[in-house]
Amino acid sequence: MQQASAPAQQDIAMNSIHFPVTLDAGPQLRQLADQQPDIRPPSKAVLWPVLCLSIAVLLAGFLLISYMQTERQAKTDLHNLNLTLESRLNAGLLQPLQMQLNSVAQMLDPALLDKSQLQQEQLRQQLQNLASRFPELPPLILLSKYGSALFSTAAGNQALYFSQIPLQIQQHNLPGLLFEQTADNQLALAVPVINHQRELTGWIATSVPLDTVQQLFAQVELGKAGVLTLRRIDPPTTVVRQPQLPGTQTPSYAADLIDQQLAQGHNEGALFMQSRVDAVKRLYSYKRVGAYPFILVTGYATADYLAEWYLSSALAVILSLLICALSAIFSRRLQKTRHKEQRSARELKAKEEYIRLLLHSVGHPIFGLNFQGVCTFSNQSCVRLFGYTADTDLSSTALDKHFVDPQGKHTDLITRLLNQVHQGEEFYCDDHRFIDARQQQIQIEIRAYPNVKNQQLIGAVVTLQDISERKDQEQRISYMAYHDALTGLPNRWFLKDRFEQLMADTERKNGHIALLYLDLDNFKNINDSLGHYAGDAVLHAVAKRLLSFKKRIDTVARLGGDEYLLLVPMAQQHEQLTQLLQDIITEIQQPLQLEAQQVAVTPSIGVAVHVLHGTDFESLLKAADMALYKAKEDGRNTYRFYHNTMGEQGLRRLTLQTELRQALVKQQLFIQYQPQLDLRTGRVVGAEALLRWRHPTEGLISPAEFIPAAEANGMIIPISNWLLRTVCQQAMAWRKQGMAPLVVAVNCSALQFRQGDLVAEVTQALADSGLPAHLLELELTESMLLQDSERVMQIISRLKALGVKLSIDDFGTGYSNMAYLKRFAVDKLKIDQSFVKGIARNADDEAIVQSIITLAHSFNLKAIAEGVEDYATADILLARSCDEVQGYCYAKALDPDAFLDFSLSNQKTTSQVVQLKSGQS
Ligand SMILES: Nc1nc2c(ncn2[C@@H]2O[C@H](COP(=O)(O)O[C@H]3[C@@H](O)[C@H](n4cnc5c(=O)[nH]c(N)nc54)O[C@@H]3COP(=O)(O)O)[C@@H](O)[C@H]2O)c(=O)[nH]1
Repeated sequence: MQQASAPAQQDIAMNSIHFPVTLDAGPQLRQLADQQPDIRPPSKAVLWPVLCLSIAVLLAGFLLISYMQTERQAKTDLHNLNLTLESRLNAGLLQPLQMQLNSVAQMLDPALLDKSQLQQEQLRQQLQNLASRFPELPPLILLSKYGSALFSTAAGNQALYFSQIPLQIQQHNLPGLLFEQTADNQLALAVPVINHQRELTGWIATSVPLDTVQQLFAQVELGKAGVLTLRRIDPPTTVVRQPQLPGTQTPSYAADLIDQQLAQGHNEGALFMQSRVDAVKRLYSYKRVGAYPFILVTGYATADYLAEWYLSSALAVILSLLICALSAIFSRRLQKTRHKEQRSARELKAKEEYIRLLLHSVGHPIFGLNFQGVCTFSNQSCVRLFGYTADTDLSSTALDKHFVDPQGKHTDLITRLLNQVHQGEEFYCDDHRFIDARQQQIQIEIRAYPNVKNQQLIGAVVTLQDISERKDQEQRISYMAYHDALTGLPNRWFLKDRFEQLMADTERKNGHIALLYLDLDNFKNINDSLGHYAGDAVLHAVAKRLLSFKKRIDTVARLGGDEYLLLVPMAQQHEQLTQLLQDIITEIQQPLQLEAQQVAVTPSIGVAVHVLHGTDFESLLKAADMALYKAKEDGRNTYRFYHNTMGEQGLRRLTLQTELRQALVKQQLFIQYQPQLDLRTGRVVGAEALLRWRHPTEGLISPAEFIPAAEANGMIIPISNWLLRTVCQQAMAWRKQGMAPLVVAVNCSALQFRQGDLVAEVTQALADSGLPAHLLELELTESMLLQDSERVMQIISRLKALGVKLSIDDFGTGYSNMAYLKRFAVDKLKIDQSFVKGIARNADDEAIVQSIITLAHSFNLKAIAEGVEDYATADILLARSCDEVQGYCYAKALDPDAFLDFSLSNQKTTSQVVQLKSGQS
């Protein structure tokens, strides 16, 4: 595997989040954060207003400049127009006229105009001649010195009046050119005729129509509201105006700004003014026409010459606004995008930080690999697991050396892992060991996932988990699942597996397998009397003894409690198997030394043989169980082979258990009462309640048969509770029917002590019936008192506190531990009928009965003998000071009514006997 030099940084994609991480991811993350879109200061946000302001300033500047240009252009245009028009009027009209008139005046003989010698015909002739020499000239008019018309070259005499002539005559200077505007819209000119003595002798005049000027002006384009005026300076009058004013008058007016300028010697110029004629605001340009008393005034209405400027300005403003709006939108979008980018950057940073934290806070070691097998990143747990210092760079470490197989051999695990991930598959392995840098070995689980970045497989993300503890646990669990915790022997499931293995084998060899079901006889008594610790020691010892047969037994298993299963392959003969069974019994029944105590246990064994008694494990086990039952039935400490009839017995037990559930509901259970009598008086002092089951098809079933079944399926608890309540109510009913108070005894089941709430049930039954507590007696067995002494002690104390009586049933059959007689303060010992029955014939039984009576009396208890079947026995018991008796000799168990009759008649008889006895005495 190639070991590359440490990559500065590699990308890792985890759950589609890509980020660069190395051994110490911090610097890379910081670097990454720096590479993120810069988060600009808020000044960027005002970019567009600045832009807009700039546009506004530029626009204003542009508009101002273009305004000034427009204005300048207008002025220039007006000025040029003035120049052109002035040239046309001056050089084109007035100057030629003046010159030609002057020529005529000079050529005219002034002597002819001398008044004294006025020679009219000659003058006319001369004037005609002169006029013909100047054909361009309009008709000429010769005026006298004082302005009166003398001759005209036009047809008919024409009169022209020059208002200034009188003024000229008064002046001593030689007069000059005169102008007069005529009523028929003519401009008349007059030049003086001077004689040789430099005296004024007359005037040569002509006139030109002003319409020509008007037409000239009309050709000039000055916009909608432009104006063109030819004005006379002195007096200030309008000569020609384009457009023409309504009417024909040529208004004279007071000097305006232009006249003021002229007065100041400015013969041309431009200025803004509001027209006094039409109130339009215009840019006016004026120019004096040569040296003549005329000025040309041209005016552009500002609205006209600025129209284009207005339009372009409006367009420019609209354009600017558009640009501003667009830039605002653009800027807003830009800002939004920037915000988004900033938020994304922040989120990215947060995610990276989160992932970094996650990566490092994950308990499991995680690292990345590229396809060269080089570690691209790792978390702190990983570095710790490898046993390196926190700053170790795993990218330069050969990882393969850390992985070995269960045998300690180095493997190509990393290569296999990468190959699988390269296929896009996940990799899993939990059978490898991991060796850290300190050579410590642990069992690991390794998982690898494809690391995808930008839809490209770039390597693997690998997780490691220390599973040493889990594997140990699994082994422990597996061991526990197949072994018995107490003895360490295989359990039922182990045995089953083993049986199936053996079965295949023996079938091939045409052999058999025997399944031995072993149960210790009366083991419960050991547990109850000596305690669980002793019970466990016995179970251990039995296991050990069974294992001593391991050469002859394939497997010894413990099923639970005091039950063992043994598998015996039967290549051997039947005799050998029976010998083995006998040997096991002999071995087990050897006395066991438990600390200071010696105990003896005996086994009962049921045997079933494959395939004779079952083809599979379960059916074989069932058969062995039935055989065991039979061995128990046949007196214990023996073995029995399964027989077909056993199946029927087992089935009956099962049927009983099932039907018992319905028996209580269907009222098939009932109670009989057996009288208990005071032996000395013969008086009925009590009754033992005995349960009966009238089966719908089978008739009466003995409690000796169904009570164990009821205990086996737990039905004994509801049945006992029902019985307790019924008995209490019955006792009260009897009292109402005239029966003297007596004690009713009820048998208690061990299960009531263990699982039920006996005290509560008794309390309730007494409360419901009203029976005084001292008239109820609970019959307990020795084994009950030996169970869990603390708990039993509590129950007994609470029962005693209620006031109920307690007796110990079947006394003498158990361990007859005298300590509990003292501890539990019972009231009565009930001598087991097995001793009572033999009392007349068997000295041992008589001795036992006597000891029990003596024991009872020494503890201040009463003794009652049960199973008294004849008077001889009763006599012996009386002689032995037994207090009470119960048995067929007096009465069997009776129905409630029969018991009432028996009791009432007994009351009567005994009271007579008492009376008799008292009479005798
Ligand atoms: N937990 C409970 N156990 C109960 C209850 N009812 C009965 N039992 C137990 O069932 C066993 C069999 O009882 P049963 O068939 O009723 O036999 C009792 C008597 O009928 C019988 N007895 C009485 N006198 C004589 C006699 O002179 N000879 C003779 N052969 N038998 C006689 O003895 C049984 C009473 O035994 P004990 O309880 O030990 O006093 C039996 O173990 C019952 O205890 C129940 O409600 N709950």
